[in-house]
Amino acid sequence: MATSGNLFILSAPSGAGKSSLISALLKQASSREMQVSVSHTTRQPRPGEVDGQHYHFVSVEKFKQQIDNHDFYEYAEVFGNYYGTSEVAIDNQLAKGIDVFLDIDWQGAQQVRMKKPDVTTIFISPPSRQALEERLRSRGQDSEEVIASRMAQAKAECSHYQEFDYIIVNDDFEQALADLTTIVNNQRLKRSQQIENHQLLFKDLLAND
Ligand SMILES: Nc1nc2c(ncn2[C@@H]2O[C@H](COP(=O)(O)OP(=O)(O)O)[C@@H](O)[C@H]2O)c(=O)[nH]1
Ligand SMILES: Nc1ncnc2c1ncn2[C@@H]1O[C@H](COP(=O)(O)OP(=O)(O)O)[C@@H](O)[C@H]1O
Repeated sequence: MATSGNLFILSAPSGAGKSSLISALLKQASSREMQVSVSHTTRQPRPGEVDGQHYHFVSVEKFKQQIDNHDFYEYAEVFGNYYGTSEVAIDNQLAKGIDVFLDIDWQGAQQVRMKKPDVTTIFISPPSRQALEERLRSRGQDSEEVIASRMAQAKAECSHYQEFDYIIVNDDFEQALADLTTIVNNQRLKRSQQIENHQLLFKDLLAND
């Protein structure tokens, strides 16, 4: 059996640059190596968002049915909408040896840690409050009222930073991407992840003369 893929969680206050970092990371690799998990959500799609690609957009009724069916690895309410990660989808990807990235909030991260203690968790931080606010504004996606509520929510998300294995401060984007790549490579180089790959090598090295 192939070595199972690694599971990574990236959490951050909205606007810190989590989606940009994951998408840049995935661009460097093939989908046989890394994939981002597509969550289910009850929020409305934004212009340009594609069902099944950015999210699986479902009704509240359907989401509640999925909770009852135990379909979710984790789920949480964020900004008044439900978000959840499909258990079957994740397990299938990991079983194929694919590294899977979950872009989820701190509540989801807590639930996954309980189920899968070997998950690698990464907190993406903005370089300052002011930078975060500017990024939210520059994205041109939210009204001033929504930005104010996201800033309040950001404080709640940031208050959990100590629960994460790694912290990346996304100031210079290329540096943050390099840091993320280092964490992913570090995980892949662990002995437990390499046993299958190097069986023959160590058989050879340990052979009797
Ligand atoms: N717990 C949990 N959180 C999720 C999931 N999918 C997305 N989120 C989080 O929900 C929050 C809102 O996401 P979104 O509606 O895409 O808005 P964004 O803040 O602009 O990225 C972000 O903090 C995401 O990390 C999920 O499946 N589970
Ligand atoms: N290091 C950075 N410096 C400046 N702007 C950035 C940086 N990283 C991301 N951004 C910009 O900040 C905005 C929010 O990024 P996004 O990836 O959508 O955040 P999130 O997924 O965390 O909500 C986007 O307009 C993005 O281009």
